Amino acid sequence: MTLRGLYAITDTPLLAGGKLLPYAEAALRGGARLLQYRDKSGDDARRFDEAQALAELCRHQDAMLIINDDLELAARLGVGLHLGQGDGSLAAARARLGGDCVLGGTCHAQLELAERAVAEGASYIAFGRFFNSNTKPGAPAATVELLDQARARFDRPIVAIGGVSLDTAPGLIARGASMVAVIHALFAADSASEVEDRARAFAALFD
Ligand SMILES: Cc1ncc(COP(=O)(O)OP(=O)(O)O)c(N)n1
Ligand SMILES: Cc1ncsc1CCOP(=O)(O)O
Ligand SMILES: [Mg+2]
Repeated sequence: MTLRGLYAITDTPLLAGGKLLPYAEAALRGGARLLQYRDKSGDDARRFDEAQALAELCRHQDAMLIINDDLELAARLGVGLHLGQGDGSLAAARARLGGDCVLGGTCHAQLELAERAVAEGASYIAFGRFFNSNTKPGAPAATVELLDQARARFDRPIVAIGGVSLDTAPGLIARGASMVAVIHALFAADSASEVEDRARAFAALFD
């Protein structure tokens, strides 16, 4: 699968009250290519059920589900995985999940972290936050100049995350982001149809 386009990331508090599946489905209908299940609760049974339902949605829309933080859950479902610094070894995850699965790594604003992620088998490298983030305001800040450097140095797809909106995404794409990862500007919406419209607008930025 080509790793380019909108990368939608779920947020459990934001999608509480029965919004997770309809809003995720709307994002996929609008054109999200990757969908990350990001749930920080320790409720393993609910997490499995929700991730399984999201995997099914992704299959129908020819998109890819990525699990955040949790190698075991990704392995159980046979889907992709995103790991941050402190979430475990990318090399171990690659060995466990096999060569075909999509594996992503957080590199904050450091090319050295990307160097290591690539060496350990990451399918994509993620930088950010690039702008003020509603979801993770304390994440380390990155500058757009970093994208120029990353693009020159790595042949892996680059994900830009953090405060990405329809206003800020074009600049990131112009500087070399292959994907934009979005939570708030996609899912903080009043209806599923609004999410679909926003996803379609993000996806169109890659045409
Ligand atoms: C695509 C993508 N990029 C970065 C992150 C952040 O991962 P991490 O630093 O581990 O922080 P949490 O998301 O786990 O809070 C991500 N999830 N996805
Ligand atoms: C998980 C994460 N890592 C860096 S910023 C961020 C949150 C992105 O969410 P938003 O799109 O709402 O800024
Ligand atoms: Mg993490």
